[in-house]
Parts: sequence; C-alpha cells; structure tokens
Amino acid sequence: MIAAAFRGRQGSFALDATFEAPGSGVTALFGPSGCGKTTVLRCIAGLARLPEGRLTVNGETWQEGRHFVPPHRRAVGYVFQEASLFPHLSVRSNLTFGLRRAKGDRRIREEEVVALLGIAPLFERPTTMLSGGERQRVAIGRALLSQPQLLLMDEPLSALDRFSKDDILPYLERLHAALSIPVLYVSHDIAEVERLADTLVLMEAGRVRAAGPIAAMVSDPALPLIHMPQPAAVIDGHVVSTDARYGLSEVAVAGGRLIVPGDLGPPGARQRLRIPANDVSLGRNPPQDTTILNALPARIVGVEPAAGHQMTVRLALGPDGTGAALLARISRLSWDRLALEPGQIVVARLKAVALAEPPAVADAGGLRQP
Ligand SMILES: Nc1ncnc2c1ncn2[C@@H]1O[C@H](COP(=O)(O)OP(=O)(O)OP(=O)(O)O)[C@@H](O)[C@H]1O
Repeated sequence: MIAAAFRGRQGSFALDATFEAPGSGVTALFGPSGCGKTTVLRCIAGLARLPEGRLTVNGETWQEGRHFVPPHRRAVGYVFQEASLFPHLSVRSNLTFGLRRAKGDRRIREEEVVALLGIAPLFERPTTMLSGGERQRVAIGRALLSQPQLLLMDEPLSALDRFSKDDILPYLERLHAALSIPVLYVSHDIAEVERLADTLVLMEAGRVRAAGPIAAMVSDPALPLIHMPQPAAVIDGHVVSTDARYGLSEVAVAGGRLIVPGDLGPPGARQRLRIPANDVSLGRNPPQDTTILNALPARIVGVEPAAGHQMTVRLALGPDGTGAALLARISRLSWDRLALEPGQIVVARLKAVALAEPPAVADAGGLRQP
C-alpha cells in the first residue's frame, strides 16, 4: 500500500494531494496539463519536498514531519517522457548500470526483464541507434533492474508517435501482468490509462478529485470521465476458450461472455477489455440476421446527457443486470423511440471489442513474486 499526502506550494502552484494506492498493480495519475501529476511523482521520488508531506510505501515511511528519506535512499525506478540513456554506452551497458545501482535482494532478474521487454535483439546496439519506442523499453528495463520497490512512470509514451506507442503498449501490458511491484503511471491520455491501470487517481488543479478502481471511475456519473467526448467502459475478464479456425477467443466477464478477435491465450488468462461507448448500441430484443457477434442482456442503470443530442447510457451486464458496467452512446431520438428507461433489461450490441493483446515474446512470468 502506498499512502501519500503532499501539501504546499511550488512557486505559484498550490498542491494539496492525498491518496492511497494498492501495493501492487498500476495506479494512474490522470488529469489535465498542469494539475500537478509530475509534482506528485517528484515528491514521491524525494526530488521535491513540500513543507507538509507524508508518504509510506509498503510499510516504510519515506516522509513524515521532519523525517525525509533522501532520493538516493528511496528504492524507486523512474522512467521519464524521454528516455535518458547514456549515449556512449551500448544497450547492454545501460542495463548493467541499472543492475549496479541495485540494493538488497535481486528479486527482479535480468533475463526476465530482457524477455518481458523484448530487449535481447538490441543488446549490442549503441543507444543512439534505437527508435523512440526501443529507447523507452531499455529505459524501463534499466529502471527495473535497479530493483525498485516502486516504479514511477511519467508520461512514458507521450513523446512517441502513434506507431511507436502501439508498439510499446503491449510490452507495458505484459509488464503489468508480470510485475509484483506497484507502478505509478502519469498520463493525460485516457485510452492509455484505460488499457493499463487498475486504480485511477483523478487530479484537478493540484487536488485529488477522486481515486478508486478504474472500472468504477470511468462510468461514475459524478466524475468527468463519462462526460468526455469518447467515454469507454473498462471490463476485466478471463479467457474461456479460443477458436483457431475463426481467430476468436471467448472471454468471460461479470454478467456474460464476449467473443473477441485474436488468440488471447490459454483458458484462465486474464484480459482487459476496453469498450468505447460509441461501439455499443441498444435494442429491446435479441438481434436477428446480424454480423454483430456480441449481443448481451444488460440493465439500464442510468442515463447522462451528452453533446450533439446524444445520451450516454449506463448499463450493468447480465440478465439480472448485476454484472460489469458498460456504456452506450446513443441518440436522444433512439432513446425516445425505443421508450427506454432506467431499470429496463435491454440487449446491448457491441460492434467491436478493443483490448490489450500481449505480444508474442518469451514468458517472463517469474517476475511475479509468490
Ligand atoms: N519547481 C517549480 N516551481 C514553480 N512552479 C512549478 C515547479 N514545478 C512545477 N511547477 C508548476 O506547477 C504546476 C503543476 O506542474 P506539473 O508538472 O506537476 O503538472 P502536470 O499535471 O504533470 O502537467 P503536464 O501534464 O503538463 O506534465 C504547473 O503550473 C507548473 O508550471
């Protein structure tokens, strides 16, 4: 468990941020530019010290009153927007530098990090001959090999172009699945956060507006996320079966089963599904003669007005309407024509189910501690 509370000023900026994050998994700090996300990470790393601060990380107190553990004594891995690799060293030597900084037990093993991030083919290259995405993978590897208790990532993808982002995201997803240490991940890209995070800390103007499990936060009508132009539901599930002939997998989620493109791994493998509200339509009856693969019963929980005479309908999957939260963006006209109202059981039709598909690299499951 990470418990943080930082209060004070940096120049004209006032920070008053208090939150708790689980001791494992990815916690995203999300909010508009200038709301204080980087400042919070710097306080956690000990690079900034506000007059009032309290920080405990998995039972160790790093800051309280006058007690302040200096940055070099905090077991923190820090990955920045632009990878700051040593230009005169090869990839291998950059990684070894991380290992040399390691204190205490070497819980995170080099072979595992290399496999997880797909770095082996890059070993002998000078870092000046890497793409942006490759540089970030090496920077993440180096940070992990310093054996941190906590990994801090500050917009690690924001300096990358779309292609490099798409290249590196699956590696981050694998990292997430294999890593036992907690990750604090700063981003202002909600789609990225929805793919990676378990917990969301929503910041606004130096304060924490709300914090909690991401699936609940993205569909909470009291929070701004559902009111954004392209809201999406986040649903975690596990693979039930795969069908090689059709290139599909069946994923069980609370309240139903979804058919998803691709081979998503063996039965039992966990999968995160991100379902944009614009890809969900509603009907009163099961569809007939349609190419849509996923049509599931769901209960209308509530409805929020959206721009352009549209509505965002909040749903709970399952014939009894108690399953995972789903969102549908429909026109006001459709809502009236179908005479929809909260409490009704409807059929949600999912046009596409985007999800986090892990890359085909060697297994690095050993990273997870027992
Ligand atoms: N050392 C400093 N002295 C004075 N002001 C600072 C200092 N560091 C940051 N700020 C200001 O504090 C505010 C919060 O900055 P911060 O970088 O933490 O925001 P952010 O949410 O990470 O933004 P972004 O998403 O753009 O990176 C900004 O207004 C910034 O200009």
